[in-house]
Amino acid sequence: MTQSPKTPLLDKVPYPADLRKLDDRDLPQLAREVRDEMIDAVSRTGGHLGAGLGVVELTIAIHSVFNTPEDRLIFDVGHQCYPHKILTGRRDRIRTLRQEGGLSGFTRRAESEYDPFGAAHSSTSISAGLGMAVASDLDKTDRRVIAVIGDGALSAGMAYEALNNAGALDARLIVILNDNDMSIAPPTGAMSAYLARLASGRTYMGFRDFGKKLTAYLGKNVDRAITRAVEHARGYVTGGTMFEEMGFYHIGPIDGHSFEHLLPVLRNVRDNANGPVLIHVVTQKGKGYAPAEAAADKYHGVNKFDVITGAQAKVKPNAPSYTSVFAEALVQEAEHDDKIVGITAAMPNGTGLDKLASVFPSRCFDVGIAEQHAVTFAAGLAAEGFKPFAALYSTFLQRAYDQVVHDVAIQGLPVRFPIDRAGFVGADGPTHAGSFDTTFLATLPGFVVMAAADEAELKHMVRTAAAYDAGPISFRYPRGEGVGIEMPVRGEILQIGKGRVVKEGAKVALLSFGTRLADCLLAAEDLDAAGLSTTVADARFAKPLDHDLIRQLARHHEILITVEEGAVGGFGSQVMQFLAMDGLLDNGLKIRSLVMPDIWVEQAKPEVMNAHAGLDRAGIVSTVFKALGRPAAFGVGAAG
Ligand SMILES: Cc1ncc(C[n+]2csc(CCOP(=O)(O)OP(=O)(O)O)c2C)c(N)n1
Ligand SMILES: CC(=O)[C@@H](O)[C@H](O)COP(=O)(O)O
Ligand SMILES: [Mg+2]
Repeated sequence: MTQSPKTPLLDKVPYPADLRKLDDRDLPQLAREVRDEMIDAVSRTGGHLGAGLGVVELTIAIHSVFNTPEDRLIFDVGHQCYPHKILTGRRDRIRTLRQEGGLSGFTRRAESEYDPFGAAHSSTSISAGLGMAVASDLDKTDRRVIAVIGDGALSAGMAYEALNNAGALDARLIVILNDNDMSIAPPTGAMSAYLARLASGRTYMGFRDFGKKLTAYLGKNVDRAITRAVEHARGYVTGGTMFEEMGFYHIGPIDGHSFEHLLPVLRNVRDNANGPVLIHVVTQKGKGYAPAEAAADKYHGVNKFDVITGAQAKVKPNAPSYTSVFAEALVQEAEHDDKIVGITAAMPNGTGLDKLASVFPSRCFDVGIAEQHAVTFAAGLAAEGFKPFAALYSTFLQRAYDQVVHDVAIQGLPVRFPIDRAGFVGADGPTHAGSFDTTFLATLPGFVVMAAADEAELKHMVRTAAAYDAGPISFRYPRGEGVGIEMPVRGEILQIGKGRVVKEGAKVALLSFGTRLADCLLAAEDLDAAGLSTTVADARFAKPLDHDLIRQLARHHEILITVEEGAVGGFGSQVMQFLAMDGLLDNGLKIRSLVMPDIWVEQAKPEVMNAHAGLDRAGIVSTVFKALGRPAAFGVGAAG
């Protein structure tokens, strides 16, 4: 499909209010057109495809039955929200998805009144929805709140905290479980097995007898106490579902692609539910697009692709990805040490631990979307003498911070934290940027905090972490490919707390933590050419800091600049604090700290994609000239 698809019906329904005027019999055609539009758009932008394809009918049915945006619709994770965006006044911008100034790839409050809650990290929808449902009750409105959560997202503890509270509050909350039996990878855990039994064991209710059953339960004139007693008794006889035991009325499973199932159920719930309801819909991830349906990952996340063949644009890497370097190095170390085990939270492919699992299946654990559990599970393994590598994306590690502090750091347990997607991540935007890990780890007593400057350094850090048993240790590395540096056969064990000088100079010192080292070396060329002899050093450690190296740089240079892909409070702050405490600021040393700009932590601002936003060659050079009070015009070719 080279030109935009023909969508005569979709053209007439830019907003849900228009959609609600359609006859039910028009909805299957609308679904076909929404699918075509989404496939065409994502083929041009890349992004998340499979999940959205699986909820086209569900999204249409919800907007058809409920009075959105007055009724609140929350999508969990939000990666499946493209049909929702197409149907809520954003179709004209859908081809700006995940680009600077364009639509977010997830739901976002700042973007639309139809996005009552921002997402991107999973398993938040029921909690947020419950908050809104209680608000609606307190405000005495008859507003409905619908939370759509996937089976993968239901593996996170936060979802149970919310279900537990919702059942107790007897809140008017509608949870729609979108069960496609997929996470990013096939789902793991007992919950997914349970859902599979529910989806297979309980035959799809014919909506007729279901309608009778539902009205009997939900009918306004029926005393809920009696009904609940009856239901409870039925539960003893036929075994209520887990959700019913938690106080929800559990409806389903129903076919999430059938308007004959969806519409009467949603209308009945809309008109009669006065307590928490969970509607279990069964869908297919990638539905309606053969290449996605056939793919193992159901085209969860795709590059730009050819609509006809489904072939994705090959992004030809110049160097191995950091993820693959980590994975291969970990397998190599695991071959030398059978105490090494790997743990992922539903991201086996994204973290590269699928490689460890293929070689050592009994030593690799996918715990589901459960980062908090992953960290404390690793702590338990470490307590018994194993060497757990809990591989988590920086942004998702945020969810497990108390487990890092309370279960790992305070106990000094030697858990290893490979932190992938550290720093800028590009199109996923601020919700996925690895901004804070250095800040929240380098403040912890006893933690060793490293950052790889390139892929060779990453290999050294895997070896170093494997050998380090004195306490917790982390090493961060970015999304994407390395710099193509020559690789050692095996990593070396680094001396803990020691950095390295990579280039000697005399006036300006650039102290890099992580992969900005390459840009520091390029900036040094420009600065040398401008007569500003520049030293470049790789800190390697944010904790423990290399005090000797910092003293040497502070005493023998006029300017010291720290550079990192992280937020304020990280490496640069650690260095500043040391300089101040050591009295090294007294001799007029000019200090600058280059960090990720706040844009990455303020969801309200348009997302700046794929930019290093001042942490590049040009940004470093201009920072030096500003510090010297020299106008940039004197700057040499500071092109990136
Ligand atoms: C806290 C957190 N951990 C991991 C992820 C990465 N992630 C995004 S979508 C996804 C799978 C979600 O599965 P499910 O909820 O079933 O949705 P589906 O893609 O099947 O529609 C994961 C693990 C995330 N967004 N948030
Ligand atoms: C929606 C979600 O959270 C994941 O799909 C994430 O977008 C994956 O990120 P990477 O593409 O960096 O693996
Ligand atoms: Mg799923």
